[in-house]
Amino acid sequence: MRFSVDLKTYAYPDGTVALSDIRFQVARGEFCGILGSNGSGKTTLLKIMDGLIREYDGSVLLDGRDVRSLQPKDIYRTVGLVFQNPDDQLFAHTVFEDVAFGPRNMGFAEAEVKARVERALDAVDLAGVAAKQIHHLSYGQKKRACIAGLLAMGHEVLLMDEPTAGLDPMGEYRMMELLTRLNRQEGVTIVMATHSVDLVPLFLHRLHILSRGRIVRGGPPEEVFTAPAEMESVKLRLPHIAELIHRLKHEDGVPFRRTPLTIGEARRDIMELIETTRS
Ligand SMILES: Nc1ncnc2c1ncn2[C@@H]1O[C@H](COP(=O)(O)OP(=O)(O)OP(=O)(O)O)[C@@H](O)[C@H]1O
Repeated sequence: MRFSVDLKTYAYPDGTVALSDIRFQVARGEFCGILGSNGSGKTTLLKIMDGLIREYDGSVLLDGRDVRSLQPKDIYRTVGLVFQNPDDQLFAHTVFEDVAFGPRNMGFAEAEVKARVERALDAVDLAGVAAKQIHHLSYGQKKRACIAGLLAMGHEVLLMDEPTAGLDPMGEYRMMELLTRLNRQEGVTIVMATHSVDLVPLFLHRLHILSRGRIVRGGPPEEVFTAPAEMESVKLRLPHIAELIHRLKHEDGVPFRRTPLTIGEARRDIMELIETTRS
């Protein structure tokens, strides 16, 4: 599976130009992020990649085939979009029924449906709540139930719209760990829209920064997170720990060799500096 996005422009029917000059690729097995502030175009881009929006200038290829030439059912066998708000996605009475909907629709026998639902609920740590009513789930559980619904269909690619939005700090971390597990162990390719600058350097291989509908930078986190002023110009910021080290380096003259992006990296660099000062 490979996505090649080469989008010249997309405007909503009311004339709002949401995206322009977007070019990037997603290879099989990647876990990449579309990082952008509110209104930068993340949701629109994911909807285009999922074939929900089709009237644009340019092309989005899935394994070399234009997604607009594919039947929705062919796209949805490979690619699943997880909406930002789980209430836009979940619709059945119980968790089991909701997760079973996709595989049933794909024509699997009931025993296979049951096995798929159990595997998917297990993968998202919801095995104990299969019989529960959807509206009794917590927000975080609803988000995981949405992912289970797509896993049960066997998607190779998950497009995730703000998967950590609305979760508490531990919930955010657990969600990122879940996605990392799906990516590493199940081989699911993940494209995630987010503005969680503190989380992404810990988990993502590659980022594309989206600003006012354009991709302005792309690459591994250490290349994409640049100086604070550049991040502010795209209405984002450096991770807090990077901001601290950047200020110590540039405003207080502490000789850090680089700007670490995570607490683990910062800790190593601080210890290295202490050792150098001692010797
Ligand atoms: N149905 C619509 N009709 C007209 N304009 C729209 C529509 N949906 C989104 N837009 C506009 O398109 C632009 C991009 O919106 P989009 O929802 O893709 O951004 P986003 O990065 O996902 O934002 P957020 O982080 O707030 O969810 C915004 O200017 C928005 O107002």
